[in-house]
Amino acid sequence: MRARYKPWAADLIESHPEIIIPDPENFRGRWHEVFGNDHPLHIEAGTGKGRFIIGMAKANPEVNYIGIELFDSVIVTALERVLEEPAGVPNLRLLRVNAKDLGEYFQQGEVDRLYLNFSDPWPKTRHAKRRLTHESFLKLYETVLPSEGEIHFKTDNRGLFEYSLTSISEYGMLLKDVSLDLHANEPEWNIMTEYEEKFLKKGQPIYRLEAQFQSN
Ligand SMILES: C[S@@+](CC[C@H](N)C(=O)[O-])C[C@H]1O[C@@H](n2cnc3c(N)ncnc32)[C@H](O)[C@@H]1O
Repeated sequence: MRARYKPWAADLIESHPEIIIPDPENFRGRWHEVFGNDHPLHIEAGTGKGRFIIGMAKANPEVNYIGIELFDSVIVTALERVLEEPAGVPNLRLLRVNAKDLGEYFQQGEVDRLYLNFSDPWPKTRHAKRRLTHESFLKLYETVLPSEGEIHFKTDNRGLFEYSLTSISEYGMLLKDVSLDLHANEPEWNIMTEYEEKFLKKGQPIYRLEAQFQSN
């Protein structure tokens, strides 16, 4: 997701260090102190404008959430949405960082679940390593999740979904739940993302899977 350049975004982000944590490496292994409780921690890599992670945090106050996004111009919208919430969203924080550096911000087992929603498909074979379900990313996620931690993934992109099914199975993960049309029978717990709503309106099926790492 690219957004129009917003020259004011950096200043707004900087003025809310209580929401967009400016120095996340300092909290590696200590995120429970940031939230002030020992609730499970779920993160979303590529959180975009935050609709999903804010919705999840409001629906599940007993879980802590962190949304991770690469671009100021995108994450600033998530920040604005949090600021619009009358009671705030106390169980949510945002990080303006690259998901490829997750290991710098979380220690083994500190993240209880990882969400990937409508990740960039990188359709060219020579860009396969950039896909967030490439083997190298699965290896990275394994370093921050517990031994049987889970990844929950949604996409509209059939090519990326097929690639991810293969990549995840070849990595030795257990595929627990696979849907080729999530909205044919939408579960009541589903929280839509911006992209999900957009592609759903166009009549495209939404693919979803849950995958679990296996302890040896
Ligand atoms: C296609 S958008 C989907 C946004 C949102 N998850 C949704 O479903 O509406 C993908 C988002 O992932 C972000 N992104 C891509 N690679 C990333 C990375 N390595 N680390 C953090 N964010 C990333 C992009 O900037 C973009 O906002």
